[in-house]
Amino acid sequence: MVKKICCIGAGYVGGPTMAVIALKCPSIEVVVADISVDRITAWNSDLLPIYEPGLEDVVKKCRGVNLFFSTDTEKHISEADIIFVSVNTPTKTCGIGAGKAADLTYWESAARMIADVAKSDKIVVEKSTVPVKTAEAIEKILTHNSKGINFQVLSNPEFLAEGTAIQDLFYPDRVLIGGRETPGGQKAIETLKEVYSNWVPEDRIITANLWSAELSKLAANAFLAQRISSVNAISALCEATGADITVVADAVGKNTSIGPEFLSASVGFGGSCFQKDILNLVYLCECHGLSEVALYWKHVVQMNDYQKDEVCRAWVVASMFNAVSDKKIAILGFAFKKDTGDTRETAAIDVCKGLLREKAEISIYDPHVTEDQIQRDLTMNKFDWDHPIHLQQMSPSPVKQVTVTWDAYEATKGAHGICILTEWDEFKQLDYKKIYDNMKKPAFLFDGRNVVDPEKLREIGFIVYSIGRPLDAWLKHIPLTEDDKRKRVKHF
Ligand SMILES: NC(=O)c1ccc[n+]([C@@H]2O[C@H](COP(=O)([O-])OP(=O)(O)OC[C@H]3O[C@@H](n4cnc5c(N)ncnc54)[C@H](O)[C@@H]3O)[C@@H](O)[C@H]2O)c1
Ligand SMILES: O=c1ccn([C@@H]2O[C@H](COP(=O)(O)OP(=O)(O)O[C@H]3O[C@H](CO)[C@@H](O)[C@H](O)[C@H]3O)[C@@H](O)[C@H]2O)c(=O)[nH]1
Repeated sequence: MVKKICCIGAGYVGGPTMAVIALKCPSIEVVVADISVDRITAWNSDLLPIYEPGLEDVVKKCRGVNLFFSTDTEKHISEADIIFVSVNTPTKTCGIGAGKAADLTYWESAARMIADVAKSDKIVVEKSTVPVKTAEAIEKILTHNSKGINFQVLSNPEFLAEGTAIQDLFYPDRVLIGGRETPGGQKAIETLKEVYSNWVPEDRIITANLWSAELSKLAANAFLAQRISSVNAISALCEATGADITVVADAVGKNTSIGPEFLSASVGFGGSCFQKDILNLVYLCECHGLSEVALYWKHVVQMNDYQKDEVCRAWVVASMFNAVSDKKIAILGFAFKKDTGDTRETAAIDVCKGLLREKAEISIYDPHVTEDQIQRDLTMNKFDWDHPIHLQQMSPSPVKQVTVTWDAYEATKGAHGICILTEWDEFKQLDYKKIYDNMKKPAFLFDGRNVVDPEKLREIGFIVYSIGRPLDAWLKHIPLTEDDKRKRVKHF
């Protein structure tokens, strides 16, 4: 009988996942522990550290009853029967595998702490996304320090998506549990299965060996990201030919073997997972001598870089006479997708950095992202965002050309152009006539998410670029600069 669960890592996964386990398993005490004092203080306050629809309700129901947030990781590890590890697994920034391999520093330190403080048998669950065979390394750390304690390592990757995390956790497509094919491993699988059985139908709980479970997570993300790069690749061809990506994607997705999900062309996928996990997969393939396979997956990321860096910036800059220096460009949406305040690896960072290189003045509005976060994102080095917050640079000197407002009308006032970079529902409802009247002319609108009706905006007077849709007459004849041509070639 599981009495107590401890989760190391109170982030986007650890927090919501444990809150839902606490809600669905009232007889289990659930403690989420973290090294970041600020994060734990926020989890214990009225202003939770992450914005996620439905999360506050769940936390309020359980917090202080059977759900607790604590910085005393050691105490709760020693008392728990099951320990989930949901810490950062960023892309390495230096040394062997830099820019591709997963940095397992935080995972290893969590495993060492478990080995140090455990006084009874434990089930240790990989919740973080990790390279295949990580469980073997973790087992070695645990058993070499174990003092005769029996540790069982399970892989239980998380498939939730931000913005829909609570629904995804309530009604998962599947729960995957991998373990050793030994009596001890199978018993551990059964124990964790019992926890999920409190609310997940039996046929949705899949059991596997450790390596299949670890690889399934990387593979699932690679497949999802590949669909987005595929639809974005087709969107470029739509623009070149006069086809409409929304019609093409709808027609393609009607094939039941393909399905309609993940076929929205965009300014590029962002988020903390896709790029990191594909690079991780690429590195694994390279380590196993599978260079063609590595190259195949690498192109998914390259296509995404092309979409972020080239399409939007090339369209924005080129259509505005190739000169945006000192022009005000309004950015609507900075989060990597709607219904989250998360900006990790958001396409908006690349687009803004591209515009800043061109010396544009940028005015940003996002309903859930703070000025401090935006300023840090625009000054951070690649991959630094994925380390625990207390290890990140806290007060960089702000980028002077950037202003952040809490109002879309303020952000767009006096602007030459607008870029919609996140598909927030409220952007569909804005009074675009009022916005147009307050902008410099000609007024440009670049819709990187296909959220507005281009024809209605053209009637108002905007010059509109919508990803993958028939081009505005203004945009049809923009010649590519030699520099842009070279950059396009560089990508492929
Ligand atoms: N964000 C998602 O949607 C998502 C979904 C599925 C899987 N994942 C994976 O889950 C893992 C965690 O992702 P996240 O988005 O929750 O990250 P996160 O940065 O939001 O949270 C990780 C937390 O771990 C804490 N931490 C790091 N080392 C620690 C230690 N030694 N002891 C205690 N706390 C420690 C950090 O302070 C941080 O609060 C990653 O491997 C990620 O790839 C993320
Ligand atoms: O058709 C689409 C769908 C998504 N996106 C973009 O792709 C990114 C990722 O979106 P999404 O997958 O919805 O959010 P994540 O929270 O990153 O979730 C992904 O990454 C998680 C972390 O591993 C996995 O658990 C989830 O299953 C997987 O969907 C975002 O920038 C989206 O805007 C598109 O551009 N077009």
